[in-house]
Amino acid sequence: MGKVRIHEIADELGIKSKEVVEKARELGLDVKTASSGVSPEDAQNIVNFVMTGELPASAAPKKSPAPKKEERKKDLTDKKSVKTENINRTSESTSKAGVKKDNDKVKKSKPVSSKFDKKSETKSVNKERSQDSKPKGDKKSTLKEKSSESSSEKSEKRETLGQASAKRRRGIFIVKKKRPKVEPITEAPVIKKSEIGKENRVIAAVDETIAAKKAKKKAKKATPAPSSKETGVKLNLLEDRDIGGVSVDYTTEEIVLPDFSEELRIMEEPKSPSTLKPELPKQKQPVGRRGAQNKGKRSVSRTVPKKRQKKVEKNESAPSIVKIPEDCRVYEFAEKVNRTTGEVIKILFGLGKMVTKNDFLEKDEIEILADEFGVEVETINPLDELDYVSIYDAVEDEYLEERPPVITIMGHVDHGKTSLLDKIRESKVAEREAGGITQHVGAYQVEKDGKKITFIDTPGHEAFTEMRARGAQATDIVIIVVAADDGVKPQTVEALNHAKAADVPMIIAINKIDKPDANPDMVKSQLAELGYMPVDWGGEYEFVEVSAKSGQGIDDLLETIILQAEIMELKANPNRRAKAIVIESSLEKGRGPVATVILKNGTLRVGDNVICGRTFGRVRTILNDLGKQVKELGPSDPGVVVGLGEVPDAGEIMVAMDSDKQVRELAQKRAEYLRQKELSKSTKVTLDELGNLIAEGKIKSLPVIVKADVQGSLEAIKGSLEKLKNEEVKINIIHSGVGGITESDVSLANADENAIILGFNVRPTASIKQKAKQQGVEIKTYSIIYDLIDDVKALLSGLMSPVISEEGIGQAEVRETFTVAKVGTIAGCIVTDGVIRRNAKARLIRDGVVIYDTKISSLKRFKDDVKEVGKGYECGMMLENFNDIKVGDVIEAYEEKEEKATL
Ligand SMILES: Nc1nc2c(ncn2[C@@H]2O[C@H](COP(=O)(O)OP(=O)(O)OP(=O)(O)O)[C@@H](O)[C@H]2O)c(=O)[nH]1
Repeated sequence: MGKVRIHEIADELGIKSKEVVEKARELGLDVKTASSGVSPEDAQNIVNFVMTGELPASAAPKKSPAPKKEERKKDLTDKKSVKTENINRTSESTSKAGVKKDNDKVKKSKPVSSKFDKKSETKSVNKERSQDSKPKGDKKSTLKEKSSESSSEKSEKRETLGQASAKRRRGIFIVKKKRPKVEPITEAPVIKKSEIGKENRVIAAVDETIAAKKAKKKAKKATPAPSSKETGVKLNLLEDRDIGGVSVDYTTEEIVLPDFSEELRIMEEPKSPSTLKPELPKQKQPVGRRGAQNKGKRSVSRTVPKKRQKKVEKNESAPSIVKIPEDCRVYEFAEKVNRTTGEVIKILFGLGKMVTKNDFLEKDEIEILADEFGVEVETINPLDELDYVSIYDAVEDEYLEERPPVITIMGHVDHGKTSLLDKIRESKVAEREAGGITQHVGAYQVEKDGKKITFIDTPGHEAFTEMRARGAQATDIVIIVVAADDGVKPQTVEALNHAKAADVPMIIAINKIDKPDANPDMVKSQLAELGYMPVDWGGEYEFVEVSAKSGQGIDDLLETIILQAEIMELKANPNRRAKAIVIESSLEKGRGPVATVILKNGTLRVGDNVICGRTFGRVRTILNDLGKQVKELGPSDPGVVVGLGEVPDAGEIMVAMDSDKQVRELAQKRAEYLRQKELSKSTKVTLDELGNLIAEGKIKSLPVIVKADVQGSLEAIKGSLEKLKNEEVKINIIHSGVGGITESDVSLANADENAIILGFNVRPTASIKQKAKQQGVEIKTYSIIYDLIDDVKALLSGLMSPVISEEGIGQAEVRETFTVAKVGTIAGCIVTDGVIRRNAKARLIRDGVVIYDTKISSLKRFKDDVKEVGKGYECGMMLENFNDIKVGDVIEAYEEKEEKATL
């Protein structure tokens, strides 16, 4: 029996391949991508699982029995309500969009994946260990209980997903488009990770792919014979299953909506699956792979409109299964499916996507297009082939040794993070900081009882949220610092949330206990209220009382860290090439790009060839945390690496490889790929967005260029700026980078009207200042993040539409009315308050209710036209387009004022 591919199952189920991959993994199947194959039995199990949420082991029969008649009826009655809603949808694109939206909804409501569950289970083991480090006997049973609990939770979640999936499939009768009969073409060989195994094969893989691409281009016109493997088995996984009225007909162009009354009749006279199945008229062929099995009988339907027939003929040579990179460009897609770029763009336009031929397509778009063109598409991630981290991770470590824990200190501003770390390593970092705030992530190592501990000092200001999140990622244990005299603050909660989200064990350090007003119990109770119960109160969190000033409790804290680390059994293999995480990077005078890293595995040596994201280099110098040159770094060691070609992004993984050629080629390919992708994204505008812009009259955004001294600050500023927006105005970061303000930055700003340059801890040189002045480009520099953000806020406020406020200027009471033929009603009034002005806006109020909103068209004193009449005077008034004025009405005059809006 042949294998069934994941994307084929996804196709049958009408969900995304990714979801099927997830489900398959939950079932314990070894599938990696949409192209992975499973046995037909497993395929059936996956379908059952997705549809019903039932695990195959318990649901031993391979085909789940059809639901009982009554159940079906009930289902259908429920569905009827959905029908009314759906019935209005007539256009194909609308229906598609609808289906897509539904997909999104299901995606959103999807329960946490089992992978995550597993992760949290394992982590909970660690936590569990840390909590009751005393009664070890109970641990196992508690864990068992926990895992059984979570597995029952999981099955509940699965059910929900199953139901959701089933629901989504119900209620819509889809009649897909007629597909042209198409021939498959030779596929580009895909490099499987398992085949590669070692990092030194990466380049080979990349080269092969490129060679294959070229070969494919050549082969394209030749249209080679179809491969029997691909045209093989048709999936009939759903043929005997009630999917609530979803029936697929590939022969016509319409989308028909559900007719449940018809369905009910069918239910009353149950048919065997085989009699239900031939809803596809015999003469009409399903397309692509579906059609391939009935190749001999192929014919074009006569009912297909003429225009369509032409299209079918035209696409005789279209491939049936096309392997397409996840981020394929419009023209590349068109080439691959033998269409013109115009056709592709037209379809996307119809879906509300404005793209150019060079734009990359999203995975969803590829799926929709494939559907439209009647081709089976398998998306592959080109970065998989360039993913040096996965290739590194694929090699199993055999000789693992204990490694030091990596600790991140988090907490509210001024609660003493830097002082604490300082005390621990007996240096004075805090004194060197601008504005008293820690702005860079540093990493240091200390030794306690012969055991090393690595610390990452993550700053506490709100603007560093991103950096902190990253810190947590590189971290084994988080220390949350809370000042005993200040208690829990917003950033304490944020820090707790970050640590929790990263599933990292936490230790709470109650700092400043030397202070007279220190109240550790207050901190404990505040945290207990938030769900972080101290161990000595019967909870699971270690609280240690410390003073960064006197040093009290520091030993306790270090011991607690070491204990926690021991429980976690942190291990690494020092006998292989290095893998490290970049926690900070910058451009230094005389040194070039430098990266502060923490080794995750292996040993990094001077002379190693390393790749790091899109940059690479040969390690020229390694400095340890004390700034001393060292020859190598081992697992969990922090250090500064000099020798990279460019400043890497913080959070990027650095991996050492065998040769300079390897890292160079790989990095260049990655850089080119990512650059193209970025370029493409910046040009993408959806029709919706365009509509909004048109409605507003003009595009309102503040273009900025951000330059900062280090990557961490840059990320923090970018993060904060992106948050500064409302419906009207937004920040458009047209360029950002680490390093000084350059001439090209000024030119770039000059090219864009209103663009400004924001510099953080960087200053322009005199010549650049002059150039900026000549071109009218504003450069603003800062050394405190708050100031930068505040200034930008003010700028944005100036750009926003003014707020229109109303100000009443006067009121008059109607005492008499005169109706003049061909003129209208004149109101004889007395001004009771303020003034009444001619042409002022006015509303007529009767019994306290606004009857009409208009303006004063005529204002007279006796027979003369006047501009305004003051309080206590009589006047004659006419209202524009309103004559139904009655004695006793009140006319209120007002003015509208424009005010600058603020964020
Ligand atoms: N009395 C007393 N003062 C402390 C203690 N720890 C820190 N401080 C003081 O609290 C202030 C803030 O300390 P920092 O270490 O800069 O705090 P931080 O949390 O690193 O602050 P940011 O870097 O701004 O986020 C400094 O004036 C310290 O001297 C302590 O244990 N006792």
